[in-house]
Amino acid sequence: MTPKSSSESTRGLFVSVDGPGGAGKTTIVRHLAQMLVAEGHQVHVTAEPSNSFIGTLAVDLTPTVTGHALACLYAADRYHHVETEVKPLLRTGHLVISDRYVASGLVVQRFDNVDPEFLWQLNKEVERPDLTVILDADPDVIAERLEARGPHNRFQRTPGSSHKEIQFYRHAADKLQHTGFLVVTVDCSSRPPEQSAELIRSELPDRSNECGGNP
Ligand SMILES: Nc1ncnc2c1ncn2[C@@H]1O[C@H](COP(=O)(O)OP(=O)(O)O)[C@@H](O)[C@H]1O
Ligand SMILES: Cc1cn([C@H]2C[C@H](O)[C@@H](COP(=O)(O)OP(=O)(O)O)O2)c(=O)[nH]c1=O
Repeated sequence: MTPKSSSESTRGLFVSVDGPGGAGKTTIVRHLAQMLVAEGHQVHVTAEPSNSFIGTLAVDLTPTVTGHALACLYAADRYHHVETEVKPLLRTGHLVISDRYVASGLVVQRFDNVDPEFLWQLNKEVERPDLTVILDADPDVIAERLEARGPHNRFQRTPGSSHKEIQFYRHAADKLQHTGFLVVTVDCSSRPPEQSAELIRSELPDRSNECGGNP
């Protein structure tokens, strides 16, 4: 596929990576971005919660606010993140990779017993990524990794959280797939992070060749 000239209208590519705490999202996103930059693509790595005022507020309130209120806050951050950061970069032809996105919104607040259907209704209008990556793994492997790295939030301190979280992500992956998202599940129990990144690279829609690349 030939790259578009800069005068043509461009629309980049949006990839999200979600999965249980300690699965390797941040590590794999870093490898994926390095690989794509080396190929000559214009890559922008972002994350949720975003570093906007809403994202910072969500993080600050996570220890003390629960349930529906927190779900709304994370969803508000998501819609704002898309409008102010993701979409403008897609319009300039970037390949945008988000470390956590809608699947996290369908999963994490379930630890506060929020109904999955409520979470879906809250999140269903968000921009659909061109590829939604869900990291999956053996729960015991993830629990060990999480313990070695240390929990990042109160949800990860719940006993058996990795086992529950993996089930919630599998459910979220099915929901997203059934509603038309392009979902790829990557088992990262024994695969090194570089190989997980290569696998994701191989699943990117062909349009990735247009993100400033030199194929
Ligand atoms: N196969 C693997 N894939 C991804 N990360 C791994 C793997 N094996 C060990 N790790 C380690 O697991 C830890 C958690 O990774 P991190 O990227 O912080 O996870 P997350 O962002 O999903 O919470 C890191 O120390 C990382 O080096
Ligand atoms: C995107 C999102 C994040 N969160 C929370 C989970 C974490 O506390 C935090 C993200 O922290 P982060 O440091 O990314 O966790 P990890 O490295 O384990 O992936 O935001 C939600 O509760 N709901 C959401 O929708």
